[in-house]
Amino acid sequence: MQPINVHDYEVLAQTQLARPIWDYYQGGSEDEISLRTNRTAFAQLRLRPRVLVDVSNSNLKTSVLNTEIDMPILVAPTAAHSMAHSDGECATIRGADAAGSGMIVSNDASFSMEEIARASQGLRWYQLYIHTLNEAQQLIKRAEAAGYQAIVLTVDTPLLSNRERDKRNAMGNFQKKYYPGAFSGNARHTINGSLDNSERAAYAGHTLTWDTIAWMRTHTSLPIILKGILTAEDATLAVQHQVAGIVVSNHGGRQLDGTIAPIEALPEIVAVAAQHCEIYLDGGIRRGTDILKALALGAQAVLIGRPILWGLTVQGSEGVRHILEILQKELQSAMILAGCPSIKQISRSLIQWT
Ligand SMILES: Cc1cc2nc3c(=O)[nH]c(=O)nc-3n(C[C@H](O)[C@H](O)[C@H](O)COP(=O)(O)O)c2cc1C
Ligand SMILES: CCCCCCC(=O)C(=O)O
Repeated sequence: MQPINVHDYEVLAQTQLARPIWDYYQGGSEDEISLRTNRTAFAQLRLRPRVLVDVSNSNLKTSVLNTEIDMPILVAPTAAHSMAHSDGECATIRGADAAGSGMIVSNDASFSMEEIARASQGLRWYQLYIHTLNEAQQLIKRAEAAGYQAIVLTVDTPLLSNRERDKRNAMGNFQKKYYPGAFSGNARHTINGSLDNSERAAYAGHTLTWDTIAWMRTHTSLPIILKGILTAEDATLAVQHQVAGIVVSNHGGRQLDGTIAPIEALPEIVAVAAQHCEIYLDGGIRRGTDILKALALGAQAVLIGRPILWGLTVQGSEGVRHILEILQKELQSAMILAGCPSIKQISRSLIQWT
C-alpha cells in the first residue's frame, strides 16, 4: 500500500513493530479515556467556511519564537526512536528539516542531543525532564552548547502513569533486553522509573514546583516553554513566571486519564495567556482540518507525536518528511476551502461548538 494519509502510516507501522513497542507508542494510561477524547473532541468542532475569497496566494509559513518555519507544525518530543528505526532521532530530525518544520527532542531520546543536533541545521528545542537539579543543570548546559534554541520543560509527569499495556507486555524487560539504550541517549536514569514498574518511583520529580521555573532561569537565558498545561489557572501562573510558551497538552492521553482534551482547554488558556506568550497544542492531531481548528482557537503551532513515529517506522527520515508534508498539504487545502489564504486570516469565527 502506498500511504496517502496519516492513517495509512498507522496501519503500516503496526505490521512492522513488535507488539510491546507498538503498544508503548500507541497506548495511553489506564482506560485510555483521554487518548480517545483527544480525537473525539476534534470531531465535535464544526467549521464555518467562508466563500468567494481570493485564495490564489495560499501561504502556510509562520514563525515560532521568532524562527521562521514552512508550516505551523512541529515534531513533538517522543522517547526512544531507535525502537522505530536504527537511525532514531537523527533520522527524525532530518525528516523534520527536509519538510521545513522543526523538532522538540525528548529528554529520553535514543541518541545524544549532540548527535541529533549534528544531523540538522533547523529548528530544535530540547525537552527536559527534571530528575535532579544537578542533572538538569548539566543537560541545560549541553543543550545550549549544542545550539538548541529553547528548553521545553514537561510538567505533567511527576510520576509515570499506570500504563497497563506496558505492564501486560513486560515492556521494561523487553526494552532492556532488545533495546538497552533506547531511552538513555542523554540522561542516565538514576531513579527506579521503568516502563512497567508497578512502583513507578517519582519519574520526573515529585518535588518540582513553580519555584523550579525561577531556578531554571538562573541557569539559562534560553526561552522556557512549559508542556502539559490544561487550565487557565496554570496558564496564568506560567505567564506570571514569564515563560516564552505553553504547550496545551495531556501528553497524548498517556498521563492522567479522564482529562479534558487539549483542544477543549485551548480557549480558556488563550484567553489568559495569548497576549503574553506563544501557545502551542498537541494531542490527537491526524488531519489538516484538526490543525485548522487548533489555529482558529488561537494556537500558534501544533505538535505531532505518534504519526511521526509511524512515519519513522515505515520509511525512516523520508517517512517523517512525508507525514509532515501530508499534514501540510491537508492544512493548505482546508485553509483554501475555508476561505483563509494565510495563517493570519484564520480566526475564531471559523469554529462552531456542537
Ligand atoms: C511513545 C511516546 C513517547 C513520548 N515521550 C515523551 C517524552 O519523552 N517527553 C514528553 O514531554 N512527551 C512525550 N510524549 C508525549 C508527546 O510529546 C505528545 O504530547 C503526544 O504524543 C501528542 O499526542 P499525539 O501522539 O496524539 O500526537 C510521548 C508520546 C508518545 C506517544
Ligand atoms: C523510563 C523512561 C520513561 C520515558 C518516558 C517518556 C514519556 O514521556 C512517555 O510518555 O512515554
